[in-house]
Amino acid sequence: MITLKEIKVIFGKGTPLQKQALNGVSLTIEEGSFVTVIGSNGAGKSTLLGVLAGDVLASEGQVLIGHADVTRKSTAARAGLVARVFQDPLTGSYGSLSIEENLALAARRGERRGPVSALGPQRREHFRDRIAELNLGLENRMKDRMDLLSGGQRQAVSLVMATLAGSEVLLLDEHTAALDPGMAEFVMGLTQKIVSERKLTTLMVTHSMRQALDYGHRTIMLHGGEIVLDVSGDSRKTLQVEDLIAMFRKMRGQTLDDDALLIG
Ligand SMILES: Nc1ncnc2c1ncn2[C@@H]1O[C@H](COP(=O)(O)OP(=O)(O)OP(=O)(O)O)[C@@H](O)[C@H]1O
Repeated sequence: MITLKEIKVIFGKGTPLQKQALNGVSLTIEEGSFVTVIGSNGAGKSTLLGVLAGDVLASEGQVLIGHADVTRKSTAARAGLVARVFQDPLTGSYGSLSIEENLALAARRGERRGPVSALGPQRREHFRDRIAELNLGLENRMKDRMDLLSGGQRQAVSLVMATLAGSEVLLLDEHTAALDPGMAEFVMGLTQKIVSERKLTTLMVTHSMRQALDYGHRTIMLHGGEIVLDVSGDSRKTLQVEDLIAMFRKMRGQTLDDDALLIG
């Protein structure tokens, strides 16, 4: 379970560039729940994920993961609890290392750094089996460098990497935005499978209203650093993409010129 209590984040405090990115966000997310997060540019979505991952420390408020108060804990100290997949397929894995080496590093997330144990046949086979489940044929390319993979293949491997250390929380930061529609759909299907099989508590930021409604159990909309919509259950089932777009319009007080992007 994730609990955010009255989270405020102020960047550049006391400077002319001071910006309040989150303005008293309170949120409880049940264990195993999959929440989609939408909001216009600058609404605070990435900051919210940052507060959970630890790369943004809250100026005020409290962050709990399970029963652990992680409010002041660094990203490294939370690494065993929280896994993250980024929009850019090049972020989050090492291009110059092989698929296998990347998986070995991901499996050690959250452990105290010590001597790296050799990749024995058993671990190799375990990693190979996990990659074979993707059905992309990558199990025959375990020694290929990550930077030889396509963006979609790399995001698929990143999702497997995110599950190897047994983290309870998965943060997806527009992880399909840079992919072509076919690959985006594939990666979303994979996301759904991994999240439900492993019962991960998941937050997915997306600019696609379609994705926001089609996946997960609950949708929240941020605007100006505040939660302005929080829907789940039957009221979410009846919600249409057009309804969300109308809410965006209302929030922004202007006509959207990128409806196609939002619907996609
Ligand atoms: N490190 C930072 N220093 C200063 N201001 C920041 C920093 N990070 C974010 N901001 C500001 O905080 C606000 C919220 O940013 P955030 O990246 O969380 O928005 P977002 O909803 O993820 O937007 P987008 O959809 O454009 O990615 C924005 O005004 C942004 O410019």
